[in-house]
Amino acid sequence: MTQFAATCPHHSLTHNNKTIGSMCIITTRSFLLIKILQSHSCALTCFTLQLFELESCTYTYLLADTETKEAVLIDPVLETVDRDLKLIHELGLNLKVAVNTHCHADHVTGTGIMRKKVVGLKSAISKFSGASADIQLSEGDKITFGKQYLTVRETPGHTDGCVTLVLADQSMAFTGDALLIRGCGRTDFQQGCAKTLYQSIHEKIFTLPDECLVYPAHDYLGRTVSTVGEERKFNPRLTKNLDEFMDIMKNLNLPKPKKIGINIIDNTNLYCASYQKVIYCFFENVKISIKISI
Ligand SMILES: N[C@@H](CCC(=O)N[C@@H](CSS)C(=O)NCC(=O)O)C(=O)O
Repeated sequence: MTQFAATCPHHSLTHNNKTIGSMCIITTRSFLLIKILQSHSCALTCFTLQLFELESCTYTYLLADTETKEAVLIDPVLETVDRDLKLIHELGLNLKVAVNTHCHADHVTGTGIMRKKVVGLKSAISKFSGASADIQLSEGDKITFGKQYLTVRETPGHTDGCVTLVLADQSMAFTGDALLIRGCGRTDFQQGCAKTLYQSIHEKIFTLPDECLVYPAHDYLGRTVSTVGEERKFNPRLTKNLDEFMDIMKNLNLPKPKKIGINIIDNTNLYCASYQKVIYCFFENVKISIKISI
């Protein structure tokens, strides 16, 4: 356990000098996770794993209650369903809910196929998404796994059905495509509305504690996590007033979301995605960036 605690950067989350959670992101090997789950001396009540999908640069999050082993998966992607289910099996978890923060063009959700493969698994999405699921989510709903839960905050603007999922103790927020690290979801197609997005982020995300960790659905530059405080201070779009924000969003001129050109997967367990001239590698969940010429 000492070894684990030493590798866990968010083990003691405090807010106003009070410990606000025993959650942490584990950036270590899964055999260690299995050991943790099997250990009764483990002080953690819950853990979160951040998983990456190469082509669409999508993050999937696995959250589990260490005591009951009930788990929730956020934003599973079609291409990585088998990877995710294998991990869940290895960790001995009981996957209760697969939840989508939104439904959009860039990646295909894996929840439909997962429901067919996992007995009792329920899919969930906002009732404003236009998509069907076992659970239609609205503001304030709770997604429970063991003794833990996520609360739904509706954060439309990128799409009508975008939600942010906030852990019970407000130590983590899974912001989907509403708030990205130093950015935000584009608003130029599929129900996008810059004004709505601006209000959503300011009213529903920036009102969380500064220390609250921000975990987005995508990142294209290898960044993995931010905080509400950081984004409030440094987000180049959201620190502007509404008019300036709307102007920025109108002039983003982003290319259509594209799949990444080169994927490298070799037999040393390197999971790599290339973007422009930098390759971001995840070796057993440790992120490495390598500059390349292509
Ligand atoms: N820079 C990316 C752009 C991909 C993209 O459009 N991503 C979406 C989320 S998936 S629809 C988005 O909202 N991006 C906002 C942004 O500021 O990037 C690429 O070229 O692949």
